[in-house]
Amino acid sequence: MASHAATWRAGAVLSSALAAIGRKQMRSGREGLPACGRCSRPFTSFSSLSSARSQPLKGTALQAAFKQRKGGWRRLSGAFQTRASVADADTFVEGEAGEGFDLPPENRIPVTVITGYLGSGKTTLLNYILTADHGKRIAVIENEYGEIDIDGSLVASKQSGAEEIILLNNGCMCCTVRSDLVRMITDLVRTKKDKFDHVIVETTGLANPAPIIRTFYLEPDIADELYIDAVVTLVDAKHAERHINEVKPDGVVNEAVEQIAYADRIILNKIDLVNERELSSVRKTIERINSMAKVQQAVKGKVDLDYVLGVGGFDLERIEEAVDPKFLEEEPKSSHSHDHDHHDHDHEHHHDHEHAGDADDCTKCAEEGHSHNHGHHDHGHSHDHGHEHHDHVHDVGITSVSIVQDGELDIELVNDWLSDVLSYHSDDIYRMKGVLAIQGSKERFVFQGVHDLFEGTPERPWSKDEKRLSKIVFIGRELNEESLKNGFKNCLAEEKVRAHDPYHAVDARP
Ligand SMILES: Nc1nc2c(ncn2[C@@H]2O[C@H](COP(=O)(O)OP(=O)(O)OP(=O)(O)O)[C@@H](O)[C@H]2O)c(=O)[nH]1
Repeated sequence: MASHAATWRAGAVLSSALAAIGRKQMRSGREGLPACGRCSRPFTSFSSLSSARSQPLKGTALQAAFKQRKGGWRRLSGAFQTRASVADADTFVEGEAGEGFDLPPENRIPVTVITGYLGSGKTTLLNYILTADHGKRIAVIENEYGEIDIDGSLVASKQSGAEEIILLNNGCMCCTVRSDLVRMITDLVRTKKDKFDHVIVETTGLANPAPIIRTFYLEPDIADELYIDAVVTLVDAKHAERHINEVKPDGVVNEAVEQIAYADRIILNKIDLVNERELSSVRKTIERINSMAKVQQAVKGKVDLDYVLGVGGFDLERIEEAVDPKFLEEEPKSSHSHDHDHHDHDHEHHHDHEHAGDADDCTKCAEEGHSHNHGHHDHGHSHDHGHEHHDHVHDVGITSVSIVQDGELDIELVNDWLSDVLSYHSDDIYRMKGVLAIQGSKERFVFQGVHDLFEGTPERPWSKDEKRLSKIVFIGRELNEESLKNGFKNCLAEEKVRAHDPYHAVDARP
């Protein structure tokens, strides 16, 4: 058995993949990119990818490899059987087909990203974690959006002995202060790495987690030192549906939906404020958006610490559950639109501390003279909302598609297919996770993707009596379930005769 980890080094292959993305970007301009709910600026741009071209790009390694159609297959074979990572030379150490590898030990520090809509209970959870008995030395990065005072819970966290608390309070982490985030994390690691063994990042309630997640994958200095252990999303059982159902202008993201879509773990919080019917409704809404994430109900964020710390990034168990055929039968996981019953309801919204939200906090918006109210609420007040009973069809947009495929897959066909899907639709595919049965491989291959970032590794050998099933889940915007299912099915090894041109056969869009 080979003991080395394969290292695939970025060269022409990577450049060509990036060039392809660049062409696509030039075609589409900046339209269609997720944008800040406040200043409407796209979060991601091709320049951020292309500027990383010469840098180690962990996530895009496999995607780039997918693009290497000529002679790339052998490399891919290696990549599929080894941990794929990219460095900055032009060599590839190929794995031996069908053999397992000792993966290098994970020396990086795990990061938990806590996200959730305004007031959903993020700080409450953070405080709960910091005061709990977990034996971890935690550094906290707290993004208070332009607030002068810090949550009372942070005072508690200081008392609890959080190793380091870094505040980013001059803008939103997902847009205006992302460079600050990078700098602060880099400094933290450089100066105090031996003082903590876990990092928790708390985002603002209006943060889109995507750019924050990308930061951990794309910034070489960070990706070498830290990895995302889990994205934990707090959902306010009482108010979440209202935010989720909010119709946004074109090109403006619905943060409440995005936060759920990116979650590995969801805490359905404040269940003390809802009845059974409301609880069941919000659970269904969550599952429609993200069928992969585990959901645990809570009051004041109190969940098992194992549920939020030490998750390990991949959550295979949940993938398996999410794509369980029986589970699939219960409820369609992909619907482009669905009916909501809105009922009369009044609610009270109480918070016990004050925030001084201000439109000027969004530096870019302020710079450009926008005047708007971006939803920062005054805590300490209560207000009632009355909603008339009405039915409407509302397109949540972000849904999940889960596919189970019996039989073994041909790696080349999978490569071609995923390459196409990601090349053309990575903006719309927020999350992708899967377990694949590859023909000729003794091991299950597991992977996950975040837009165009892709990571994969062999996991464990298939046991003798285990059925060779492949499972894949996509979460994204306007996914074409039928097309994805057909595309995946066409990757079966038995599909030896390609009755179509695989490069153009799959369209993930309607
Ligand atoms: N009733 C009830 N209140 C809760 C629960 N969890 C948190 N709260 C309260 O909800 C309010 C908001 O909680 P925070 O933890 O500040 O929420 P946050 O997500 O950090 O809020 P932002 O600062 O707006 O982003 C506080 O008053 C909490 O005490 C819960 O499970 N039930």
